[in-house]
Amino acid sequence: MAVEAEKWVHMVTAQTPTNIAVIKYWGKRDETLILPVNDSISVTLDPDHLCTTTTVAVSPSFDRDRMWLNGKEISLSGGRFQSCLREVRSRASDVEDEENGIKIAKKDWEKLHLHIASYNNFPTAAGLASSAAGLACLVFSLAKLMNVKEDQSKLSAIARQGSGSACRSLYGGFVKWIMGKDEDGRDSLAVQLADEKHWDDLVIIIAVVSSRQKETSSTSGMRETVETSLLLKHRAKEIVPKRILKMEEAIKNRDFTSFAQLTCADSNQFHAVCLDTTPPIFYMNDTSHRIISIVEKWNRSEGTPQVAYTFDAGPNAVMIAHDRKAATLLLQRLLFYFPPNSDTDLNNYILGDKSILQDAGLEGIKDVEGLPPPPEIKDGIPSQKYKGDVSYFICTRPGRGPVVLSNKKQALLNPENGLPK
Ligand SMILES: Nc1ncnc2c1ncn2[C@@H]1O[C@H](COP(=O)(O)OP(=O)(O)OP(=O)(O)O)[C@@H](O)[C@H]1O
Ligand SMILES: C[C@@](O)(CCOP(=O)(O)OP(=O)(O)O)CC(=O)O
Repeated sequence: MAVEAEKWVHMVTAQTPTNIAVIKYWGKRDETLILPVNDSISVTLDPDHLCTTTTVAVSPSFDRDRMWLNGKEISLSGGRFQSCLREVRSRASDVEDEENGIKIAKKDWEKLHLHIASYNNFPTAAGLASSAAGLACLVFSLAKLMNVKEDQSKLSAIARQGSGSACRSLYGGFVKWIMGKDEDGRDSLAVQLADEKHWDDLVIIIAVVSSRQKETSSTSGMRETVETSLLLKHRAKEIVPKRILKMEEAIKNRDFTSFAQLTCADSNQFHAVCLDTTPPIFYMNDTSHRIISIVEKWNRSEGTPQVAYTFDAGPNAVMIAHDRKAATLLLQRLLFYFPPNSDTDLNNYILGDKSILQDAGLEGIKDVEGLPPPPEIKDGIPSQKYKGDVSYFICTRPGRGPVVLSNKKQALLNPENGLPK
């Protein structure tokens, strides 16, 4: 079929989750291929609450590759986008859409141009792993559009070239990014350790401390760490390999005590490595430090950890609670210390799975104002509150991997002309 003569638009829409590392990736041994200095492990977050949706379209009427992110056209000329497009294109197969009478031969993919529209349902570039969900969704949706036959792990090695942490968003549940040994990076890919149903008691609460764009991107921050930190060398060689084994065991056995200890220790070491960089990098702020103290104090008073915390390259706290009961008690504590501004509706302050509010007996601001101080606060020490220091909370859980959205209404591009709706 002479595709040039036709005016059809063929498209695929997919949805991909973000992930939060519990053993962190920080540092590359190869900047272009994005090969890390250590393995990492993450939990995939429920896409119902945090996800990227991407529509990719192909048509003989498109004269160049174009992309729109959150409604604004962005350039696709960057090396990372180009690597992902090139790698997926080189694996394309014949496509036949019988319903619409469209046939695309393998060789046609080199000449055909693409339109891509993507939307994140959470803040972009604010330390909530938008690049992870975004690049994973780009690779996954393109692979579906181009009928790429390779498995999810091979796709993860392509997504890795878009952003390292993106390779872990190709799977749901608990995921390991194996650093690999090969110089060409073919063995640096993600594997699923367990799916999201394996440990479905876990509840995740994210405190969005600031949704402003951060000062030091992960990419440049980790480059500076690799160049200047001796602590990173020790971490990558001596600490992480042992922690990875222990974390795999903790996940396999649903051993929350071990999971929480490893998660908190690894987050703290990642931020220590940032401090060990010249000049030092500060991603956490006073609110982040306060959240760590609140969780540490509560965990200590209970004797066993109830909640794990972890922070990426920004001040937002990701807290993983043992179960719903622990999540309810955590939310009560968080709202006691960080109540919303008086004019904020509680419904806009707690996003995602709001049912935890009911469990915590919190229907409105009045209930928040009436929360008693947590019992672990020592008598006689007045407890300070930090109204307005948290922008909002997101309640979520471990979630599934990427999916194709077959409902055409969810497409972000117009099926007639391939332009954003
Ligand atoms: N949906 C998307 N599709 C394609 N690219 C995206 C998408 N969302 C974000 N990106 C890319 O990722 C960049 C933001 O990445 P950055 O690492 O700065 O922030 P982040 O991923 O939100 O935070 P972090 O990785 O530190 O958790 C954007 O500027 C854009 O290039
Ligand atoms: C702190 C982290 O979130 C770092 C993520 O770094 P990126 O994957 O955003 O960096 P690039 O590979 O340069 O795109 C830890 C983690 O997700 O493992």
